[in-house]
Amino acid sequence: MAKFDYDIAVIGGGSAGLTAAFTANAVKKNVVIIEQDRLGGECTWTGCVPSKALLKAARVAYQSQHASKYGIINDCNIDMSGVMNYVHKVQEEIYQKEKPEVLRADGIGVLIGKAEFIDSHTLSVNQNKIRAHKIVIATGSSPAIPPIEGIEDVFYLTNQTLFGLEKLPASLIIIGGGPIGIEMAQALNRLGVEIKLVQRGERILKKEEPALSGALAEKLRKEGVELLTGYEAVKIKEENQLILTVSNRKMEKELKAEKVLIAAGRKANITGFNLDKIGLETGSQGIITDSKMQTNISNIYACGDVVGPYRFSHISYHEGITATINAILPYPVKKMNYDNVLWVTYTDPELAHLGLTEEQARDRYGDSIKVYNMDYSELDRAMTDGQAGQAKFICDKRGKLLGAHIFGARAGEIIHSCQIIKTMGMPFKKLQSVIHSYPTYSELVRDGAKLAYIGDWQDRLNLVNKLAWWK
Ligand SMILES: Cc1cc2nc3c(=O)[nH]c(=O)nc-3n(C[C@H](O)[C@H](O)[C@H](O)COP(=O)(O)OP(=O)(O)OC[C@H]3O[C@@H](n4cnc5c(N)ncnc54)[C@H](O)[C@@H]3O)c2cc1C
Ligand SMILES: NC(=O)c1ccc[n+]([C@@H]2O[C@H](COP(=O)([O-])OP(=O)(O)OC[C@H]3O[C@@H](n4cnc5c(N)ncnc54)[C@H](O)[C@@H]3O)[C@@H](O)[C@H]2O)c1
Repeated sequence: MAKFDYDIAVIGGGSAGLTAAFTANAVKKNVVIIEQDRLGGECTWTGCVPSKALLKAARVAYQSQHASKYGIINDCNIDMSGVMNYVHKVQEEIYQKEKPEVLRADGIGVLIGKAEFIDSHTLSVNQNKIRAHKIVIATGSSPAIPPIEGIEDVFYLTNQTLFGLEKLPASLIIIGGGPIGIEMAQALNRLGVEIKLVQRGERILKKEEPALSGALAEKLRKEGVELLTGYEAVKIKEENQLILTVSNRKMEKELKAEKVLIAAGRKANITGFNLDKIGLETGSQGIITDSKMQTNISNIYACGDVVGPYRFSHISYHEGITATINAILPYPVKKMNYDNVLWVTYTDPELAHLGLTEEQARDRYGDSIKVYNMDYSELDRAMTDGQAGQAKFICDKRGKLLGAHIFGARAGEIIHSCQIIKTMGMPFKKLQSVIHSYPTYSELVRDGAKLAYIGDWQDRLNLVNKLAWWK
């Protein structure tokens, strides 16, 4: 009998686990993926996919309601069950590519059941023991529930229950001004729900450039979202409707709504499957790994939300590849590099974030950094479409991009030319010589690069002038 049933066992069938299983299978390893619920994980069922589909429906409603700006007159009626049908149809379409039958046909073993460690090579699944040479943990994260007095006694929504609603409430309080809270505030408000959003910090989306998250806050307020920044949710009770007490330390307020959505951060899924029994190290973010995604137990790797701190599907994907390649090699060598992490908040318009903010860049590099600001009003395409927006590009003293931040139409797409130039380590100004089609939003990045190019020439001329004076 072979010593192991599988070369690799992957625990968790979300973005990270699926990538790990596909990667191992592509290099002909005998791999099994174990999922306690449905393959696809959070992204397909309770995260990216339903939230983006809901945002799309909300955008159609908003454009329809504001079509008179373009001379189009119509009646806009929102059929909420139709909207939810659309969301669920998209989820099913995406699931077609990740169903157990599809993976099995490809040669990947699939077990539906909860995996628990017996020892560092052995798992129990549905009372059966399976042994694997290497194990990749990709068990994801769950919504963190803040310590709000009375929260155990009321029904509240999280991302795990929101997309299962057939009917939307008339009013909703959202706790948390991070990406989940903000995306859902805009989507649901546009679909007719009265939204109050409570954010503990002084501003929403606290990781973003303040001017850009400020512009998004202004847009949301204009659309009718009530944003209460600087307030913490502290107490909740139910009296026909939900009554939430929020406090800014000086005063308290009561907010009332039909439902409450908690979007107050995440906690890694590290309990209930015997990590402590095998001595696997965990910390406040989740499972502790080195840069090769290897844990303190050498045959066990981890990836995705269970590791943190960047909890995104695209990061799960790259970590999943890194963990699996290292698990396959005799010695792990491939490192995960977080220098070029980027993300997009998919509001309308989008807010895209790459690398350092101006404040972070100044803290790290002092006043040698160069900052180039652009406005969508300089783009003919933004004019034809009636779109506003702004961008900031931050370079080091040699002209290499340290950060790019764009708030405006298609920001999530056009940020990728910044990402390519940054990842390739090329000076930002190089982009100004790349031919861009007219009229496109991408011209914004080219024109930002032109500012860097001109700035560079000015520096050289200043130097020449200085030298000439000295002579
Ligand atoms: C509302 C929302 C919107 C989001 N939007 C975006 C977005 O637009 N873009 C983006 O990049 N990211 C987005 N994210 C984040 C993204 O969804 C996650 O980063 C990503 O899904 C994490 O993938 P994962 O594989 O690590 O974990 P998960 O997808 O959570 O997968 C873990 C899987 O492991 C299973 N599991 C857990 N324990 C066990 C066990 N013991 N045995 C067997 N199975 C187990 C779970 O059932 C689950 O299916 C969003 C998140 C939310 C909540
Ligand atoms: N577009 C995207 O890529 C996207 C979209 C949604 C989610 N995500 C991922 O999911 C993760 C989780 O998102 P999130 O929005 O839940 O978390 P988050 O941690 O980014 O934001 C939660 C916010 O809630 C606030 N908060 C916590 N307790 C509070 C209280 N009692 N009262 C008031 N405010 C309180 C926190 O200060 C914080 O700003 C994100 O970090 C991201 O990785 C990504």
